[in-house]
Formats: sequence, C-alpha cells, structure tokens
Amino acid sequence: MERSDWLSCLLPGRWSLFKHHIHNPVTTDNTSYAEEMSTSTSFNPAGIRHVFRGTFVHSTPHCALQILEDALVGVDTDGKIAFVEKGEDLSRFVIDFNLSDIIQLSQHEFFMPGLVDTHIHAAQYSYAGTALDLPLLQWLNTYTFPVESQFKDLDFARKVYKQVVKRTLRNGTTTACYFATIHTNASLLLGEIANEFGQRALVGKVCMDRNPSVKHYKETLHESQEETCRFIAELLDKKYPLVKPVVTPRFAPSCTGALLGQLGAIAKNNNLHIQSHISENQEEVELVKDIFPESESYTDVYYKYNLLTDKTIMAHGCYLSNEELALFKETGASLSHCPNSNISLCSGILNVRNVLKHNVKLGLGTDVAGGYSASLLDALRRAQDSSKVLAMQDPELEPLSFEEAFRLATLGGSQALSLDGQIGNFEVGKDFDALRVNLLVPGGPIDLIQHEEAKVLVEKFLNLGDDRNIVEVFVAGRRVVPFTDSKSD
Ligand SMILES: O=c1[nH]c(=O)c2nc[nH]c2[nH]1
Ligand SMILES: [Zn+2]
Repeated sequence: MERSDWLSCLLPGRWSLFKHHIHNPVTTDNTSYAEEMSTSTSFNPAGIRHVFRGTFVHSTPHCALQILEDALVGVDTDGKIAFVEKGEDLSRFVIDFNLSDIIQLSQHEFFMPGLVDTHIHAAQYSYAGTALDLPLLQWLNTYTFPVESQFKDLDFARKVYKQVVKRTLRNGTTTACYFATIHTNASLLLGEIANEFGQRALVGKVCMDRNPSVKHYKETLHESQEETCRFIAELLDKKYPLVKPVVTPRFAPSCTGALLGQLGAIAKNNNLHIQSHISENQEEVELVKDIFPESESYTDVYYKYNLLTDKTIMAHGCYLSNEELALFKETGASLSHCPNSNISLCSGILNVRNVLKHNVKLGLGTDVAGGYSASLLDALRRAQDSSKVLAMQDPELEPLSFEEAFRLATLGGSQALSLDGQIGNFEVGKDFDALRVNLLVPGGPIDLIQHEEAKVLVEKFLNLGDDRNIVEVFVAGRRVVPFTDSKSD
C-alpha cells in the first residue's frame, strides 16, 4: 500500500511521529514506536487497557481531517493513548500480546475524537425545543429567568441535569462547558451527575447581581461573591477527576462592575476558567454601551475586569469588531460559535472566517436552549449552513468545509477550553476521549453507502448521522455509552 493511501493529509515524516508516552518517557524525538520496540526485547502489555485496530480520524493543527486507516491504537490503564501505529506492524512490536484482546473495527466503523460542547445551559434543557419566538433580551425575561429560578428545587434540578448529561453523552459530547443557574447546591449537583456518568465537564454557577426585569432571579453582590467561592471550594474538594469549576458571570448586562471585578480576581487567584456571553445581539450591544459608558467596547468591559484570559471562553461574538478580535487574540481568550441559537433567536451570524483569520481560538456550542438541539452534530451542520449563507452574500468569503467544521467540533473545542494538551485528537499522551461510529447500524439514519472511502464515511456521518450511529463513547479511556444497567433508567 502506498503511504499516500494511508493518509488524506500527509504528515511531515512518518505518521507514528507522536511523542511516546508511557513506555519510554525520555524519548521525545520522532522515532517510530514500532522501530523503538523492535530494538527492545519485548512489548509488555501490562498497563494497556484496550487495543483497537481500524480506521481512526481526527484533526491536527495543520490538517482538518487526517485519516489513519488500519491503525492500531493502544489505551493505557490511566485512560491515555499509549501508542498509535499501523495495524500491519502489529507483530513487530506487540510480542506476547493476546491477539484476541485486540478490538477490530468493522468496515463501516471508525473512531473519531469526542465532541466538545463549549457552551450549553444545562438548566435550559428543561424547555429545549420551545420558546424560540423572541429576541435575546425579551427571551431571557419571558422564558429563561422564570425557568432558571426553579432550580432552587433540588429534585427538579436532579431530574433535568441527569437528562441533559445523558442526552449529551449519547450524542457524543465527551466534554461539556456548562452554565447552571445562580443556585450553588444545584450547580454542585450538576457536577456530581457529570462525574457519576463519566462526562468531562466545566461547570459554572451563574453569577448575576443585576436583573431589573425578573427581580426574584438575582443575587446581591455579596451573595454572588460568597456563593461563587463556596461553589468553587466545594466542587474542588470533591476531587472529581474530570469535572472542574468555571467562573461564570452571566453577561455584562446582568452584572455590576463591582461583581465583574470580584469574579476576575477570583478566577485569577485560583487559576480558573471563565465563561460568559458577548456581542450576541445588537440590542444587547447597545445596552452594554449604555451601562458601561466608560468602556471602549463590549470586549473592553471584560478586559478591564480581568475577565479575558487564555482560560476564558465567550459565547457568540457575532458583532465583534476587528479590534475586539485582536484583543481576544492578544489575551488568548476564545469564542464559542453557537449557530443554532444565533439563528433561532434571530441574533446574527458569526463570520467564522474572520475569527479564524484573526487566529482567535474557536469551538462550537449548542447553547441549549437558545439553540434547540443538544447535539453537537447539529451545531457542526449549522456552522456550515451559516457560513454558506454569508458566502452567498459575499462571494469573497469561502464557506466552511465539513473537514473544518469537524475540527471546530473536536480539536477546536479543546483549544477553546485550553484543554488541548489533554484532549481533542488522538495524539499519544492525550486522554482517550473517543466515539466509535458505525455507519450501518440496523434501524439507523443511513441506508446507502456508495463509496467505502473513509473520508466519505466521515462526511456521511457528519451530515446524516445521529446518536444511533455512535455505538460507543469513551471518556479518559472509560466506556461511558452504552450506559450500564444502573444508569440507563
Ligand atoms: O443565548 C443566551 N442564553 C442565555 O442564557 C444568556 N444569558 C445572557 N446572554 C445569553 N444568551
Ligand atoms: Zn448561552
């Protein structure tokens, strides 16, 4: 087989160039794992939890869709990718390994990295699919705040949070960046449920000390600050391996400058992630100008209060100027593109090309329930649709390709959350967060496959597939879907 048949994106050198992780931690050069093992006495399978053989697809910073056909991927007992090699080289380095333990994918299957939802409101899942008839500010006052205020009730919160974690996991979301509500105990419960189901999550207790429209759904400055500190301390105290707190001012119009300043300090002192919303709709942008007249721009409001860092993720950004995008780039802050929400609430359309041109980190978000779908596959499709709409209006604009949308949903999301050292693709040493996809499941949404080429299978799945095609989901090497019996009720 020609090397070019192996890859749709050629690598500079061998494709097993990923740095080695567990067996020779000293090696950092590009020596192939197979070559290295052939000079050692034998490969010790102890410490390896799974070995898979078949097609693996993922993104790298240089290649939006890299296809590794007949790859051999080992996952260690810590859930990390131990090696990525060619299947045909199996016998060269896996000596004494029981071949029956190797899990062989079928012809219509492939592994891809887990999907990263960089922006989702867990509480709003309770009304997802409804209430899409108002623009943002009216939508918040009419639907969102009254619903979120009910999450004081922990039984209600448990019911909704369990469903949203299960639904997103089934849809392949291995990492979710959640907004909860202002209620500390319910927000802690969301963290507990994500941990129980094995989802990687950033969880934010929402902070808001300004809400002139729905007066019972807000905190005082003191409460917001105290409860944020309690939330962070208690969540960190649980020592959940995959669930971490994220400092969450709802958005500038819901917060006083004093609160924004305190949250910036809390994030800085504890080296935490930050999430919020920015420039989603024009009326909101005008409101921010009125409330914060001293700031040069919406971005400047967050910047002034130390809320723009390389661990910040801001949702939307449809109306950001080039100067504001430059400030994102300078600070390392990222954007979450939420196209379903942008269209459903008639907010605007993000010019993804311009964001990428400014080298701003970018991921995709469902933004449930402004976005009505909890599936990141939906976000990936709408991201392409939105960019095609813009391209129709401006022939100079190149629409997003499906390969680019795939990268935004996986590696891009991990970069946006500053987790790309840990997840996002199948680089050795990263956690094995992965979806096993089968194109031809009985009763599934895909009937016909004309070309067996891996790239075609991926394109077909991304455009037509759904959770029925996602036959297994792994987070940090652990299989979390299908659910075990105790979790499936
Ligand atoms: O899409 C959105 N959903 C929200 O809940 C929200 N809050 C502020 N701005 C928001 N935008
Ligand atoms: Zn949102």
